[in-house]
Amino acid sequence: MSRIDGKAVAAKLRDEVAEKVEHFRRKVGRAPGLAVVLVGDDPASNVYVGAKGKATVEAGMESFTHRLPAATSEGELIRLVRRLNADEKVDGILVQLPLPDHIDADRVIDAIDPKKDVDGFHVINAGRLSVGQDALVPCTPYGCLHLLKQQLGDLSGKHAVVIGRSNIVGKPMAQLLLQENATVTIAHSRTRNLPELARSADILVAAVGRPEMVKADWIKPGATVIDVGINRLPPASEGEKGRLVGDVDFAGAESVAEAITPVPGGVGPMTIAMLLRNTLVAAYAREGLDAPGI
Ligand SMILES: Nc1nc(=O)c2c([nH]1)NC[C@@H]1CN(c3ccc(C(=O)N[C@@H](CCC(=O)O)C(=O)O)cc3)C=[N+]21
Repeated sequence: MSRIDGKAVAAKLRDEVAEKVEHFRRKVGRAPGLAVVLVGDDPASNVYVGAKGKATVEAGMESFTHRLPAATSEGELIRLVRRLNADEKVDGILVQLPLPDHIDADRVIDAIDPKKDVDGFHVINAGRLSVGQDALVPCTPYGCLHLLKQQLGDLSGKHAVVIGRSNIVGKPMAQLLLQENATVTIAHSRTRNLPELARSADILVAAVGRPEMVKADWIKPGATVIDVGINRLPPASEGEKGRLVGDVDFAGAESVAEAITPVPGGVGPMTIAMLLRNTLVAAYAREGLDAPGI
């Protein structure tokens, strides 16, 4: 029935981050810094990296972008990560995924200082999140949680079904929902009777990367639906860009759900806002300041 305006919520969060950045600058005498590393020249990745750099500067932070050739070795990449770990001006490090096949992403993530791991992908942060300690939390699921809390308030006792079990979205999403006292089911490609299971959800999070897989009749009337998928369909005609769609058939789902995030304009902008928030939090912690409270 209603669209959740991720773009507007993200804009508000970015304003709050910008205010705290000002406070940090006055107190510490420098801006928080975010380093983004991109290996190879995938056009979609290039767009995201550009968007991150722009948002970082708009929030008053310093942006360091490292574009490396596709042939960069794992060792070279890890050496760069170590340099960024040691760089006093860098509070956050993001290595854009996916990496080329000849690089083991786990080894690269292991090399990132957990205090600078603003993606929240390091095992230390994943472990801290799962046992309920202070952690840097992955941006996409954290953004989804922010939207859910602002839509629903208290999540306790609600049945949340997360479709997708990735380390980047599904698993941390489930941990966050559990922390909010939701009853959490994680579904995936081997799950039986997925439509029926999905229909039992008060909160349905789709994070599978399959265009428009979740249909209207998978949704319980009145449910809240968070669509994490960003899939580009093949272009309708030559020379055009394909349409962006989520993992949910939005047109069908919109009339059944109480509230649903659109694609674009839903979860995507929240991911970037949370990246800025995590960079701010990492900067405060590195300087021994109390948490900024956002
Ligand atoms: N280490 C790492 N961390 C990431 O967070 C990460 C990554 N690697 N690799 C790639 C994905 C993708 N990602 C997006 C962020 C924002 C939008 C976003 O803002 N999308 C807009 C539309 C963008 C468009 O029009 O193409 C929207 O949904 O409204 C999308 C995708 C972060 N990623």
